[in-house]
Amino acid sequence: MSVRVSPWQTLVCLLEAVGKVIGLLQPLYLAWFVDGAVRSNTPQMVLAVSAFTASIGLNWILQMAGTTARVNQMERVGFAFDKEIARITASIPTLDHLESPRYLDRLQILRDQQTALGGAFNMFVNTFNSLLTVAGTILLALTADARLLLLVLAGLPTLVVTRWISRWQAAAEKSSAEPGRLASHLLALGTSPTAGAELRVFGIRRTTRARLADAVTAWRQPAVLLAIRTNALQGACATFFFLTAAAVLAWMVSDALVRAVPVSALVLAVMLAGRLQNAGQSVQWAIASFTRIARITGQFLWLNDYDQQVRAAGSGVKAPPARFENGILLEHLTFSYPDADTPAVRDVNLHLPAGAVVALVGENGAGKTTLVKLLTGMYRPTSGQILLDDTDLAALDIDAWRASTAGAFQDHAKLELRVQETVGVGDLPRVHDPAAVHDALRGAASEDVLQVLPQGLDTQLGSSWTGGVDLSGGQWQRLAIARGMMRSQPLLLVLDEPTAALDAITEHRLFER
Ligand SMILES: Nc1ncnc2c1ncn2[C@@H]1O[C@H](COP(=O)(O)OP(=O)(O)OP(=O)(O)O)[C@@H](O)[C@H]1O
Repeated sequence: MSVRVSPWQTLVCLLEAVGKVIGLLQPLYLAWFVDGAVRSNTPQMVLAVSAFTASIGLNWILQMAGTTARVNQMERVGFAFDKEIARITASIPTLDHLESPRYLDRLQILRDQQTALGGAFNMFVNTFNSLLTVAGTILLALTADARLLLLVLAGLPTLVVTRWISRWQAAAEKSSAEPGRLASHLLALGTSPTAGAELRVFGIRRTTRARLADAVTAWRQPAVLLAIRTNALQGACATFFFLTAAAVLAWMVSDALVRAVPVSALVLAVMLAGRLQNAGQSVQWAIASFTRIARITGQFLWLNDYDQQVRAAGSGVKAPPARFENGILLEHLTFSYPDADTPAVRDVNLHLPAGAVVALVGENGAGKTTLVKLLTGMYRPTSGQILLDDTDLAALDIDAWRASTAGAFQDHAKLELRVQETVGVGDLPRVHDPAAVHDALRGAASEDVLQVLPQGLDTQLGSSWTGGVDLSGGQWQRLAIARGMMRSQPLLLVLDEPTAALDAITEHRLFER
């Protein structure tokens, strides 16, 4: 993704690694300097100081260029991933995934970690730099004094615990997902004016607040516990390393006192001991980063795969008929919601004749809305089929089929736009055509809604916007019905409880039309 976003910037990021390699040699220059001082070799001292100073300068320039490019790249890559996730989530052609807790939990994890995807390239460059530094430091240490190998070994427990920490991290992300969603839901509930009335009338504000607090605690607690356990373990590893380093250096100092080890080697060893500790932390950090990147990238790829699977499952390419000859036939149609024990629609056989108006009557929960969603391709049948004339709905290009349908839905959207657009989006090519919107309002027996709107079709809807007005539940529903009337000749027009919020006179007028 980084290369796709900006190949040049990606290349500049790698300059930092070159700077790291140059910086690696600094302890060596210092040891040369000390060696020159001990042997009163002025040219060697001057050369060592010059090399040291040049390496600091070069290292600084390369690191500055690399870091600046990396920070820019992090934002751009993060933004590219955000866009991609939004595109995939919004373009999955069916709706059933939005009702599956498993899907929603995974999406929550992805959202919680979304910024890390942008940082993935940053982590990758850091990891590369760290590993380079570690390899160089170990090489230098081994050539300086074999006893420094003990310090390398003392860093190994740090690597072992990193695997445990990564496993705990994955578990923490998983257990935070559902409480995280609950916290978002309760927060939205507590801050929406619609729910606000009920919270106040029923006196459940305090209870809701307490539940929100509980949900936030359950959401954040795994991360806090993880931080405590991680810090404790890392602290223990750092202490072990420190004690080993102290013992090795004491051993070398005692050798230096009897001149068994040159002072320059001791200086080099002291510097490398510090660097080895950083190296241990860097490797730990690199492993943790890689595991995290792999986990988050796995979630992203899962979302991508999910989208592909849904598309492949209903990847019909046929165009819908220009007009129906026979109509729509439901054959042994059964549908179960994700994770539901019993089907919402079971073995339905029904003929909807071409040109007919069919009213479906049934008690609450009978499956009417589910049937509407199946007919518009929002869900795919669990078994059975929907035949449009003789063509299975699954074989049709779903977008083309939806473009041939129209409807007003029971849970209609309150689109807070200008009235022209709120209704006009029912037929996108004519969204800015006032005559088409007036026709649709007439078809829905809803022209009189305009009379209460100060700027007619130009009125902004939604009281939370400057100059916006709010509507009654019935008025919102009438605009939703008008939206459903925008397409002049749909193959299928579904009206799901279109008059639920309408007064008796308006309901009568609508059915008359
Ligand atoms: N998202 C969902 N997840 C699981 N079950 C659902 C979901 N939506 C509806 N159901 C169940 O499916 C069944 C049919 O619901 P549906 O909304 O289709 O009924 P309906 O006939 O439209 O009811 P109503 O007249 O009350 O609007 C009900 O038992 C309901 O509990």
